[in-house]
Amino acid sequence: MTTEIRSTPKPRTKPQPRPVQQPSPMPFQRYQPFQPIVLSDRTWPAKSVTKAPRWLSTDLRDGNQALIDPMTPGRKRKLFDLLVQMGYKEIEVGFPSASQTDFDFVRSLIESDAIPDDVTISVLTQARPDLIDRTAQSLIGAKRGTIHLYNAVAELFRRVVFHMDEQECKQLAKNGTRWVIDAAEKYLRDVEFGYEYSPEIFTQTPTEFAVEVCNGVIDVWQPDADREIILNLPATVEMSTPNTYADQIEYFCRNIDSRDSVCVSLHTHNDRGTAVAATEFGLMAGADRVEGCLFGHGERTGNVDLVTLGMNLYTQGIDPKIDFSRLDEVRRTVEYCTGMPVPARQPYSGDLVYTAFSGSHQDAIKKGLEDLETKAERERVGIHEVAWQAPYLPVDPHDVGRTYEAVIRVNSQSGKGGMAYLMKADHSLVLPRRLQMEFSRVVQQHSDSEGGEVTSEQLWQIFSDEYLNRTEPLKGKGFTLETTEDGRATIKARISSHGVEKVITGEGNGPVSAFVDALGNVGVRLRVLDYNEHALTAGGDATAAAYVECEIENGDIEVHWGVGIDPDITTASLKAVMSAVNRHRREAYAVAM
Ligand SMILES: CC(=O)SCCNC(=O)CCNC(=O)[C@H](O)C(C)(C)COP(=O)(O)OP(=O)(O)OC[C@H]1O[C@@H](n2cnc3c(N)ncnc32)[C@H](O)[C@@H]1OP(=O)(O)O
Ligand SMILES: CC(C)C(=O)C(=O)O
Repeated sequence: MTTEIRSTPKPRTKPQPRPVQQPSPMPFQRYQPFQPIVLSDRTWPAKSVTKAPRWLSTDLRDGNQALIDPMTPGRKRKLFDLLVQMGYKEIEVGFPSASQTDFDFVRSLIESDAIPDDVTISVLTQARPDLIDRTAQSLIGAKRGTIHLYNAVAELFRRVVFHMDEQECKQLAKNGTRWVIDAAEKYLRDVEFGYEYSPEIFTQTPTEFAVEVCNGVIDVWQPDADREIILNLPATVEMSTPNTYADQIEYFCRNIDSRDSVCVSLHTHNDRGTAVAATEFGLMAGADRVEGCLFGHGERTGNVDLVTLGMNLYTQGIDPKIDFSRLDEVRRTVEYCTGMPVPARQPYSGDLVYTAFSGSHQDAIKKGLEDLETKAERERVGIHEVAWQAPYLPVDPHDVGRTYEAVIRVNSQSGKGGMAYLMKADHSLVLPRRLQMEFSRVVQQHSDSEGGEVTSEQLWQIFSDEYLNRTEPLKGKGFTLETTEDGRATIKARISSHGVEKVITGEGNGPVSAFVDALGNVGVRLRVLDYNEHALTAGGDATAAAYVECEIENGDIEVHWGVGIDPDITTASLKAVMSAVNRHRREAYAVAM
């Protein structure tokens, strides 16, 4: 129970001035703030995402074009198969007009029947007739295929890269669309054909103009209920806070023609580190589809991470429609294919994201897992079937194919909870609370002096050295026990005390108290304060663990825990008593010889 502290007089401590940050030496004045779009009647902030969007993986295109070593055809194929297995139904497989290798890869997918009937592949091209022609040829024979055309519409790009005014730029988008239709009619009459257009650098373009260009493209493509157009709105370079992107998307959705035949698609990059937030806000603002890469591969800081987005839905109880249940396997495949490691703190998939080192986190996680166990028992279901709620763990590691092994790891920041968790999970020892506190100090001393992590094996070694392996000054050599009907026990034990063998005898109301009495024969005076025992393994040959907390008297009184492990529970408890005595400073008591 917490005692209520009544209001106290103002503390008489010395006031602390508020810290003042000093100007940085960097030339920040060279940069201009982004201009937010004016949309005062925005509705997206009050919305939430309630279902999975359509997903497109661009791992094999945007992801691949940003790799130090672009993937070999073999690696691309491995990644393609993985994406299919995970459930992606739209996969951008390359830029076939870029190189023979890219072209051949698309051909190989089609010719080897690698594309399931419900999967649409798409290919990217610039708005140039020769490139579009080649791109269309790459799709011949596919069941379903999409050509994705882009041109930059932002002022900076028009001025610096293309030397075009707004109308020329819009005309290029319309012409490009026409060239795509012509090429598709020429080569792809048997293909269930789709079209995607991206006004590149959408986020740096006045949104009204982006809408105007896209409406021009719509005029050419003439979408209807059976012939949608995908309008993909790239944050090619992320330049603003995510709410601005959402405003742009809401404005676009409200003002684009033929909205019912338009699939509004998001394509975010992570330059400011907020691609996930921007995408989620964009979905709230009305978008239908998301493009990204597994683990956020892609140009510069990467495309939005499809794993994070999908798992963010999952942890809200929404089916992402993608299978993340073997996330480590997915990660290994992607690492192999891209040659790039996934960082240890990558959301949901990094090595350390389900691991707590710090004491208070470990304590809460341990209690949370115990609470889930209790809930599961009460509901008579498995622990992985109960509604998930655990402190510090937004998702059950088991659901993404992890075990609880790595959930708690011990170092100098850890407390008793974490170490008790490992002792139970890995070594089946359920340490009583005060023993946890005592052992935690022992572990702390070790990690303070050695530094670094204490692995589960090291933890066991420290525990064994401290509690189980001490044979000085006392070592048991066997005992006989007689008990009467009323529970009185008489013990005759052979022990080695300071290397000298002795037979000691004692009586008590149980084996432990009889043994404690017998230890008086060699001058050890102790009182048992607490006793716990449990089986370590199930079945007839079960091994038992016993824990005793002893008050040991030798001038001063000291309290020590002792632990004994033995197939026989009585032997385990006597070993536990000797463990406590042996842990007591051996010179601290006189041993009667
Ligand atoms: C944001 C993105 O991720 S877009 C995708 C980017 N991906 C890639 O570029 C990978 C594949 N690309 C390539 O291999 C090459 O760029 C190719 C083969 C497509 C074209 O190569 P090249 O013909 O040598 O042209 P290069 O790449 O240097 O292109 C620049 C030219 O294309 C023009 N261009 C660039 N983008 C587009 C576009 N979307 N539509 C039309 N023209 C374009 C430029 O204005 C420039 O024209 P200029 O030579 O008259 O100044
Ligand atoms: C081609 C487009 C969609 C692109 O990759 C980007 O703008 O980032």
